[in-house]
Amino acid sequence: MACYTKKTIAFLGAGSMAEAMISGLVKAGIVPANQIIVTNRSNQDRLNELEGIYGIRGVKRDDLLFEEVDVFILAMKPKDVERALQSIYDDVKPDQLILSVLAGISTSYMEQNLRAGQQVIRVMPNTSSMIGESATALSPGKQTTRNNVKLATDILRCIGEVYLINEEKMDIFTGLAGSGPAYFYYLMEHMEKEGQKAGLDTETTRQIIAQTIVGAAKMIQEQDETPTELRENVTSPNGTTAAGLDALDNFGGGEAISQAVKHASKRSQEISSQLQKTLLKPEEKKLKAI
Ligand SMILES: NC(=O)C1=CN([C@@H]2O[C@H](COP(=O)(O)OP(=O)(O)OC[C@H]3O[C@@H](n4cnc5c(N)ncnc54)[C@H](O)[C@@H]3O)[C@@H](O)[C@H]2O)C=CC1
Ligand SMILES: O=C(O)[C@@H]1CCC=N1
Repeated sequence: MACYTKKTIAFLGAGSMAEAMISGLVKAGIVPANQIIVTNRSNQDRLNELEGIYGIRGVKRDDLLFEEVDVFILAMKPKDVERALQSIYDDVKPDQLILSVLAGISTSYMEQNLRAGQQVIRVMPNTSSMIGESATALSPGKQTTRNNVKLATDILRCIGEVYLINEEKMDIFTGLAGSGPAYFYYLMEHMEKEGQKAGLDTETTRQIIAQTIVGAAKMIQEQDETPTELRENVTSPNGTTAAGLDALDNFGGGEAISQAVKHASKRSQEISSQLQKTLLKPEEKKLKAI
């Protein structure tokens, strides 16, 4: 797929997720780099750093020209979203598309905090966006046109695979894929320690483990077998793998993995419900404004 758009994209938030997406988009050559803008609350050094690495435009919040932007990508922490939405309320037009990558922030929360008719899409990427290998979910808001869903899909395809899902599945997607890379890094940290203890040097151990994970992932993508079948193919009776898997079972490895996904997903739900509680009703908003 050709990775190209004429649109101007502005990131509000300049942290690790924004950087991962910027890196992936720039590498894919989606737009001339100067059509990617990034802004944050106040850290000019960070904007300069991103400008230096990716050739994009780091712009102070007050200097952001809203009218030149086609697609905004919200990339602040969920706790900062209310203030962020307040700060763009007057400047953003309902037909300008807003993507949010924030965990737990629903499209209805964004719609209720922005002008009537605002086009919003909730997105859950992961940090493998950095190299164009994200698994990214997308759920459009009520007012969002098909054209804008297509636009968002086209942009997000430049940083990996895209899945259009019902918003009610966003929490589990977050537990699996948004947080997922961290589980594999955690696994790698533990495997790496054992390699080192046995006398392998760190770099070699790291590459061995990475290649093992890449190979296993590609087997799933390129062969028809299920994870269970593939696992069984590795496991000789009374062999080394059986010994390893027994230890995983005895130490609660399978259950620990299930719980990690469940807890991450539950946390995404909690963030949603906590914020929904603080949402002011329209009449309360008016009173606050007076
Ligand atoms: N890090 C990850 O792997 C993933 C993160 N996300 C979501 O991405 C969001 C950002 O996460 P990180 O990049 O890890 O956080 P971070 O803490 O590294 O970056 C947050 C950025 O937002 C900026 N910011 C805060 N308030 C702002 C405002 N009102 N206007 C403009 N910028 C503002 C901060 O200055 C900072 O640059 C979170 O909501 C998270 O749920 C989603 C998927 C994966
Ligand atoms: O830890 C978090 O809350 C974010 C969302 C998904 C991955 N990182």
